[in-house]
Amino acid sequence: MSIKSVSKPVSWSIVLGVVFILSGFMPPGRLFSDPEHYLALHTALEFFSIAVAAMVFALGWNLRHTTRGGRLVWLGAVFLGVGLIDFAHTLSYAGMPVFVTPSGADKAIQFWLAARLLLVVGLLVFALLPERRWPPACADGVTAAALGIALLTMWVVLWHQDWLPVSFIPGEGATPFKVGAEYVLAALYVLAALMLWQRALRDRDASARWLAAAAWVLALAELYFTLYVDVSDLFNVAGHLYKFAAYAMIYRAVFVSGVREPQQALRREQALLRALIDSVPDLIAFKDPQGRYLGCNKAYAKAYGVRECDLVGLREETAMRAAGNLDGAGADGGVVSTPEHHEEWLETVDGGLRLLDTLRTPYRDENGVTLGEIRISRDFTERRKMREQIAEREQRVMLAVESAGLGVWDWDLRSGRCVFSPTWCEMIGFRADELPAHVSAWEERVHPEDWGDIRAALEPHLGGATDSYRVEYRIRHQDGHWVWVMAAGRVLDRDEQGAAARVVGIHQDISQRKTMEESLLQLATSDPLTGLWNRRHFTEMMRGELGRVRRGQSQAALLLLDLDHFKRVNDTHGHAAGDIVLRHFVNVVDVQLREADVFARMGGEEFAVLLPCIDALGAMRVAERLCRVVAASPAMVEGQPLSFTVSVGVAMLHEADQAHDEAYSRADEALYAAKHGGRNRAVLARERDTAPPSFEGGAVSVSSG
Ligand SMILES: Nc1nc2c(ncn2[C@@H]2O[C@H](COP(=O)(O)OP(=O)(O)OP(=O)(O)O)[C@@H](O)[C@H]2O)c(=O)[nH]1
Repeated sequence: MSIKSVSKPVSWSIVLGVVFILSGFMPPGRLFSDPEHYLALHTALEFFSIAVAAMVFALGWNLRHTTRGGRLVWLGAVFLGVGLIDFAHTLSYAGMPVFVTPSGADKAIQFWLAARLLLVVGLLVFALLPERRWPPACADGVTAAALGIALLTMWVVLWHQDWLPVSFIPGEGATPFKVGAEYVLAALYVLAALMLWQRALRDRDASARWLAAAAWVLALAELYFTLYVDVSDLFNVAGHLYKFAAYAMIYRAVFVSGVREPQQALRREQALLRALIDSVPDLIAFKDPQGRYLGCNKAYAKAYGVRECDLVGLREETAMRAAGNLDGAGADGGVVSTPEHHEEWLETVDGGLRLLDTLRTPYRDENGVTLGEIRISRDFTERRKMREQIAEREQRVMLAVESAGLGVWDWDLRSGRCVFSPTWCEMIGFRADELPAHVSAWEERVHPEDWGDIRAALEPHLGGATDSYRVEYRIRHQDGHWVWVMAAGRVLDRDEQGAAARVVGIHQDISQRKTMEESLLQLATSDPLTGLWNRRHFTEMMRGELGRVRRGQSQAALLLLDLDHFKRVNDTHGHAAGDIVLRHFVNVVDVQLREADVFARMGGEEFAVLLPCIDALGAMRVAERLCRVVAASPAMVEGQPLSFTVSVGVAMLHEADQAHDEAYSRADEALYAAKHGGRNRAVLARERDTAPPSFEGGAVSVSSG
């Protein structure tokens, strides 16, 4: 609402108020020598208000179906009644011909007061009415009531004037009843003006401001009518002129603010809409319910090589035929009842072929009546081309991946759907159609021990902490064996919250590599002759055990075993026999050890055993038992039993040991003592400043070292 529209009704109200005050100082002189000379002006002024009243009624009646209709119907009905009574007032004015009964001031005043009362009550109610549409019966009822009031007023004034108090006595002027009534009316108009003004402020409604100003001016008019002595004197004329001014304001309120301004707003909106649809690259056309063009945008006209004005009013086929564009012509049907989508080819005027994605959708009024159809076509030729190129590229990549022996998986995390490529399925012994396209097909085949590794790689990646996912694990083949695979993948889509929605990756069978790695590990950690752990691996195990001992978590012992006079075996029976004895020795000792014990060949005929969770006494018992069992278990060489013995050096791992070789040295010393003590015995390494006890044939002996 502009300042201008706010200030105009206010300015006019002030100007007319000031003029009213100033005119109060003027004597009530006569303007016309003969009252009949005033008739023409009076009739003209009254006819103006009657014409305005008729227009307000016509407007309200025609807009009764709109959302603002209720209030407008009310205003129209009120003005219908007021206009009819004012018409009777005009015909009854002093000097007018007989209108049923002779005309005269009293009769005219009765009509006047009735019309003014009806109008002010109508404006007061109008200021309070909510803005909503009325049911048709309500609109009809209010209009009929207003008509009834007007006719009733005429009936009373024309046929029963004697029922009414006298309002004017010629020569004396207005009666106290008339003056009092005018004061009451003036007060009511002031109240109406205030209420309308308040409503105008609340609704930011320019037309209500003009109505408020009109009510104010009508109040002033009523005050003029308290002052006149003669029906054609200055105050009477001024009162009528003020009424004229008030009706001009009503005209302004209802027609200029209520009709012209909304129309201007509508035109602005239309222009905006037009600019909008012309600026979009989509092809837009709209049709009436019979399928005839109502218009189209520039893109549509350009694509079909037509002008919008040539299309309007024509059906599609007729319009395109007329424009010589037969290819663009669709079937001449009506409009669609529900939105429809389809793809269509369009041969453009420059001979190019475009692929259109067309949406036809009906548009309806607020009552759901179809007003026509909007047709929006989007050119997606480029997008389709790009999609095809991407699909082709994807196919090529897939081919390359598959021919490299890599399986592909594509997992939708929201639905659990997981598509496995044929190679993926073949890797675990299935045909592509034998596995369900669901992630459970993968989950239920994963080795239970490998879930930890999979989660450790997958979860950070799904959470966005890593760029990709890569893990090696075992998966069960259809025939039951485990296949080692390397899986690598990456999140392709995330949802609005950033949660992974789709992950795609490859699967590679790495069983061969794993087997090779295992055998390499075997080679690196074991002794080829006996299959025992070798020195390097044993040293690693020693280090680990020493760590536990130093942390006070366990006690452990180291046994160093050396076959006695083994050189003689070799020299007497040959190297191969020596090997047989060595392997036999390993078998004999191995069965005597616990699963947690680590048995290794340190080189030549020297072996070592690491005994975790054991004290010195326990370790000596084991060592002594080994001596006894070995001595009692001859090897079979060339069909002959060959007895041999072993000497054992025993050392405990100490918390104070800085390195594993400290225990090793102590055990070696004890072994040396066992050899020097006569062999086939176990000797416990001497603790600091303590002579080590020695066992022989189950008896403890003291080593010489
Ligand atoms: N057959 C065979 N002999 C081996 C192997 N490794 C070492 N030897 C032999 O083991 C013998 C070790 O001899 P020595 O170190 O003199 O000790 P010993 O004869 O056992 O005497 P004591 O240890 O003092 O009881 C040597 O003859 C080595 O050749 C092997 O892998 N196979």
